[in-house]
Amino acid sequence: MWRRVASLSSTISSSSRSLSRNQVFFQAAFGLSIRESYATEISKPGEEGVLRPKEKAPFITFVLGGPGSGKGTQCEKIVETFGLTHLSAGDLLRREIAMHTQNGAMILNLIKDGKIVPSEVTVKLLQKELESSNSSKFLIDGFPRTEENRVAFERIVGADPDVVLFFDCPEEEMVKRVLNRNQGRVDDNITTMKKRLKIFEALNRPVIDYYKNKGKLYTINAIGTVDDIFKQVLPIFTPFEEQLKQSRHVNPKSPLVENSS
Ligand SMILES: Nc1ncnc2c1ncn2[C@@H]1O[C@H](COP(=O)(O)OP(=O)(O)O)[C@@H](O)[C@H]1O
Ligand SMILES: Nc1ccn([C@@H]2O[C@H](COP(=O)(O)OP(=O)(O)O)[C@@H](O)[C@H]2O)c(=O)n1
Ligand SMILES: [Mg+2]
Repeated sequence: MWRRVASLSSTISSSSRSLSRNQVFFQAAFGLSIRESYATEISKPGEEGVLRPKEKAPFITFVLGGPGSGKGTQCEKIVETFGLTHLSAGDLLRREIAMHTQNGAMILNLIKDGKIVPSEVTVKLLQKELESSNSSKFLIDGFPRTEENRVAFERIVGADPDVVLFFDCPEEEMVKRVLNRNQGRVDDNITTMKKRLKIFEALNRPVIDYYKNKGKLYTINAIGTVDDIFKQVLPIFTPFEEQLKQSRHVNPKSPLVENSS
């Protein structure tokens, strides 16, 4: 059976005048602030136009930690085990550089210098991926790196994370890992790394504290083998297993989405 995603403009118009069109779309399909979205059954005669609750909000995990703390490595394992869709803020920014987009040169200069790209740019890239994805469960890696990142995501995307992972790793271990990373990254050198560590301490700590106070932070000791560390990650997702299994694939931009029933 197939469903057609209906326009929600009439149901959310009064409360969403200040929202962007994209935000309304995202909220409509994933129900981020209304926590439910709606679809029109077109297959039942006589019920055309009837709006019914459909999708739950997407499941979002933010992945925090200093440079080289093992975020990307652990994300790969989480994806394998729980099927979340991995969105790396750093990878999205590097893609802009590789594609020589309008912001590419500016992003390259900031990354080379270990600085943070303006939140609006990063959040828009994430928003595009979230909106066009067929998934409804996401691992957002390397984001938010600052309070400004966090607030911009809330404002533009309108969603809160369900889980925030923090890979806690001593500086000397992070330096060692980054200098051995061998991925040809412009920021994997000792000069940039020192700047990145300073920026991490100054700007990421407040974000960590924010989620700690909200009871959403899971701190992981990031020293040990990849498998040892994953052993700490696994039980964090266990309580959400049913929710993650039920998360259906839906694309808010697609006119037709498959019904799970
Ligand atoms: N537990 C670990 N022990 C040793 N090296 C690791 C571990 N986890 C990851 N690495 C290596 O450290 C480097 C940085 O890991 P990565 O996952 O890219 O970190 P991040 O995304 O936090 O910068 C990579 O070369 C990776 O293979
Ligand atoms: N939210 C983000 C994420 C990354 N970045 C930039 O991208 C660089 C690389 O980020 P990354 O997440 O790939 O780095 P790692 O922590 O994986 O080493 C950062 O040092 C910043 O310059 C950013 O500005 N804002
Ligand atoms: Mg990474």
